[in-house]
Amino acid sequence: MTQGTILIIDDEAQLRKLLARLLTLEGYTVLEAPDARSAHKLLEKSEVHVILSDVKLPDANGVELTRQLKSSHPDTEILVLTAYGNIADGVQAIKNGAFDYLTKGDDNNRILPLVSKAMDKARLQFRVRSLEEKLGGKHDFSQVIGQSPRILEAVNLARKVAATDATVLLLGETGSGKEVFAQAIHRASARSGQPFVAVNCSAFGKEILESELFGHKAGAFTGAVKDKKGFLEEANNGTIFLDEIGEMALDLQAKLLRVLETREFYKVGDSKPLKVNIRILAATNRDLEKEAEKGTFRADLYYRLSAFMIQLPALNERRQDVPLLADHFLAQLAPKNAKRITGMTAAFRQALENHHWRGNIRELRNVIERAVILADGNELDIDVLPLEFTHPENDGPAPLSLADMEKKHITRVLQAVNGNKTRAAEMLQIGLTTLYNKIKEYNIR
Ligand SMILES: Nc1ncnc2c1ncn2[C@@H]1O[C@H](COP(=O)(O)OP(=O)(O)OP(=O)(O)O)[C@@H](O)[C@H]1O
Repeated sequence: MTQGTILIIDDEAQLRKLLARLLTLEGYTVLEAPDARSAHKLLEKSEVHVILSDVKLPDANGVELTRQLKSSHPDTEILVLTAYGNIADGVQAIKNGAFDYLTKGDDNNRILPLVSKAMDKARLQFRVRSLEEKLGGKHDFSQVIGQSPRILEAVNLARKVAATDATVLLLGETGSGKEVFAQAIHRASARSGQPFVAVNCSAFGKEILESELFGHKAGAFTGAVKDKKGFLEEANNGTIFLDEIGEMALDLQAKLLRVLETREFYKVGDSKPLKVNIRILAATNRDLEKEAEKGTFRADLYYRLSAFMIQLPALNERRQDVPLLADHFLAQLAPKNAKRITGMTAAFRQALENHHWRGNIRELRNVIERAVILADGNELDIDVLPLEFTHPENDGPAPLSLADMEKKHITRVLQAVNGNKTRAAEMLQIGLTTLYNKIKEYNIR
């Protein structure tokens, strides 16, 4: 295995060759360039860890070149070769970002350890970068599955606005991927290394939402024993995602408008305003424009939020993405549920394509997960689909009564979850009491 790649930039062929031979013997991969122009070309094509550059080049000054290269290739380390006795060049090169400098004519005892140190540092930097990209990749736009023109258009808009600090309002039905988009926008923005805080505005009562968002001072209300940071403060320097913003009470909307305008707010029970540096993303599945006309949502807040809107298509409007998404979820959920399932039958695919997806991608994901749990073989077939997916009217009279089918289905689900009734009720999307009643009614054991 190579010890890393080194690029030598020097117009003196003899010296270049000598250094190249020395470094090749040490196990490095060595590239050579006689001038800055050819060095740039090589850097476009290859990943270079360390550069050894002469100061006097035919088309550039190595000290100046260091500054340029460090800004275009921050992870690459540069060693500058100065003429004998010219310390000033070396010092300036370090100021410009060089790892160190060598004097032409230095012996191998100085060159090799220095190259090795620069190499260790550069390789570590390359490794950190690649891990960061892998981690970041979990959330960036590559995770937005879909090839339909409608979703590609939404991704395109989101990518463009991600680079700015603009407030974005994501519109779309429940389960259409608004949170997935919000995370992707954050990851693709300059704030990606900072917090992403998601708040579901419908999950809290009015007073609680206010103190969760803005935080409170100790003693602000009964039970407020200590000062508490709110979500806005937690998101400082990063992004806050306000999901289901249409559910927010009108007087809280007024306070939020102030945050949008000034990035300032008051903690509950505090008289000093707090300033934050945050980007605000919001989402709703309601028609806020209509609500603003009716007065159930503040018009001024709506205008602020709607400066940049992205409409996410419902799954029914992009049916061509159903097979892609189904394959994606199968690949993700089969290993998660310790199942070896390699595909789905044509009938299963057809049933997915014919279905009306009210719950959008979330519903599709749930259907695949349920199918994966119930499947016995290594292919998903229609017997593991919920009842509404099968069309008995097209296949002649159903062999079983509806009650028999229900009994059979509940029994199967209970088996699949080893009798865990809470989990079974979740999968069947019925209440626990209803499940107990049905177990009694059908005498399921
Ligand atoms: N384009 C996509 N590719 C892959 N998975 C997706 C995509 N969009 C959504 N999902 C998945 O679908 C589910 C629902 O997505 P998400 O929570 O983003 O929807 P939402 O619109 O925010 O829903 P709600 O309105 O209920 O908050 C999640 O499991 C998410 O990972």
